[in-house]
Amino acid sequence: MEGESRRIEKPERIATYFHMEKWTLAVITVAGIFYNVGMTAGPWFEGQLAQRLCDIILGKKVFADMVGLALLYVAVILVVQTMRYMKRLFVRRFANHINRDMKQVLYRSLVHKKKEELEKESAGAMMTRAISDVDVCVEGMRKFTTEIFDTGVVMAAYLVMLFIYDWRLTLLSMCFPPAAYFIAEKLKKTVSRCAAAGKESAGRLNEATLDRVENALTYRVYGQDENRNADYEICLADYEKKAVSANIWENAMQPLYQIISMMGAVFILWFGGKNVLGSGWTAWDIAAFTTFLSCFTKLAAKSSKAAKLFNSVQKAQVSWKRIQPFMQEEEPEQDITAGKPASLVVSGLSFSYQGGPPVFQEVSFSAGPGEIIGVTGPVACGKSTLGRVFLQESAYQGSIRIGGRELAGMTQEELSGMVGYMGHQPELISADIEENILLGDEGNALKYLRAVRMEEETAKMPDGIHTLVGNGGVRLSGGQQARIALARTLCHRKPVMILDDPFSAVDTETEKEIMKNLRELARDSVVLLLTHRLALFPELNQVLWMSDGRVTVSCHEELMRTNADYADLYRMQEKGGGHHEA
Ligand SMILES: Nc1ncnc2c1ncn2[C@@H]1O[C@H](COP(=O)(O)OP(=O)(O)OP(=O)(O)O)[C@@H](O)[C@H]1O
Repeated sequence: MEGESRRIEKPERIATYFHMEKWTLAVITVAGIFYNVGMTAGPWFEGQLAQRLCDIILGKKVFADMVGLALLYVAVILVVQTMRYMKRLFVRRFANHINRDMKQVLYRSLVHKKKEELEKESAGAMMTRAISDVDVCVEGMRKFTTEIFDTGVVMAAYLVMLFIYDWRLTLLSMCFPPAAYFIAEKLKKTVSRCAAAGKESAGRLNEATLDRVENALTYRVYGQDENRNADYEICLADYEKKAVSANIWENAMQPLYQIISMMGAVFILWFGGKNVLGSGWTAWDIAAFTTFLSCFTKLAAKSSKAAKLFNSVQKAQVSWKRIQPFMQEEEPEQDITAGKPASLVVSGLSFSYQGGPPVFQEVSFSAGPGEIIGVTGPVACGKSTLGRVFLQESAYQGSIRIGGRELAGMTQEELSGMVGYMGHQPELISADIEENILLGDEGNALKYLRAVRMEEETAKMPDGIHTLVGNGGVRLSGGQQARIALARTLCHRKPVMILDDPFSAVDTETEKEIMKNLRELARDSVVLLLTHRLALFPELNQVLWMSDGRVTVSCHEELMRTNADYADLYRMQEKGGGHHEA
């Protein structure tokens, strides 16, 4: 089915893609052979028409004979061109399917890469390169498939015809196209080197453009505009130079190959003329001469195309080599909708970043579905780290069990069915509000917008829920972005939900209302609320106070009595009516 995502066995082999399109290739083969063998009809008819014209001038034939022949010529050409249309249609279809399949494999492989890996390899440049590499690679495959027939089969047919007319003259005149091949072959390395350099430079320019757009405000505020512009100009100049050079090598050589290939025509005029005059190797009439010359020019033109084909196949190989490491199918994602409500048991949990001191040690607590646990403490006490431990980005010591199963033993798919996460960054996708909430699932996005108190604001937007948020949510305020991210987390509920500072950009009143809705929507989940804002802590089931690597597990009332830092912080916020950090 068009647009359907299919899993591919051995996606790292180019032959796989040809094999998957075998039926399309079968149609291309039949249409290609008919079309290209049929192409020899052109020169033959041209020769016959020239001969007939001669005969009419000499009075041997009448005009009606010419009309009959011309009509037959038109009919044959019509059939041949229909075959051509069929072949082109199916070649395009073949290329579209492969392009879609390759990009899907690439996408599936890249989304499974760890965030740090993508950052290390510079995600922007890598994605740009990989996607344009797929395009180049498929274009090479398309040209290869087309030219096998349009060049290979047709050249063989023309060659057979030339040999039938005069094999000696054929050998003589056909010395030149191989010379064109030879030159093209010699230049292959230069063409691919320039193409690779052009692509690398395009990647760098893309990265610089992205950086310029994303950090424009920072550069302006810190007076770095001039510096950045100068750096950008360097990237631009480099790209211009390399793109021009890649283009010249790729396109400017074509006429040269053509001239070299055509040089055999001089021999045909001389020795072919002798054949017509009766003093050559074979006896020819006007029709034979015209057919031979026409066949030769077509063959020479085709052979220079074959030289170009080498270049595009070469370019495709360079691109394929680059994307091949990414062409791996990940294990199919199981359809894990939110797991069943489950209890959370954390015991003796400790964590330290590589080579660093422990961020927290020996944390133990447990909670059942419907419980909301507040996690707070002084600045940089490790709240976000505790939340991210649930994403298993790095190994932890101790135990985290959800529904009796240890988190560390879960596959990535099982983990995403068990833990929902809303981080500091809203990470909105470049789509509309509804898509950002549903992420391709069915559902009523409005319900969640209402839950995060954004329904009215959305209704006032130009396209309502279908308003595009722009790349990374740039068309929305920070608070709106955060609430959409929260709506998305609530829409995709999981047995354990980690919410890192979800109310940072809303006022206390709105916070209260969202909290009420959160309680209702997440009644089957254990929610970890990581925040500096303590206004709602009295109504939470438990509170974790993190300070200096130690974690106190308690509740609001108890902490108010026993922990002076917590009590001071809470009272200060209560007095201020807002939030103050410790
Ligand atoms: N990727 C990392 N690698 C090494 N150390 C890190 C990393 N991320 C955070 N830290 C350190 O871990 C400690 C806890 O940071 P974390 O962000 O978890 O605190 P937080 O309480 O969420 O901060 P905030 O008060 O700003 O919300 C800090 O000392 C921080 O420097």
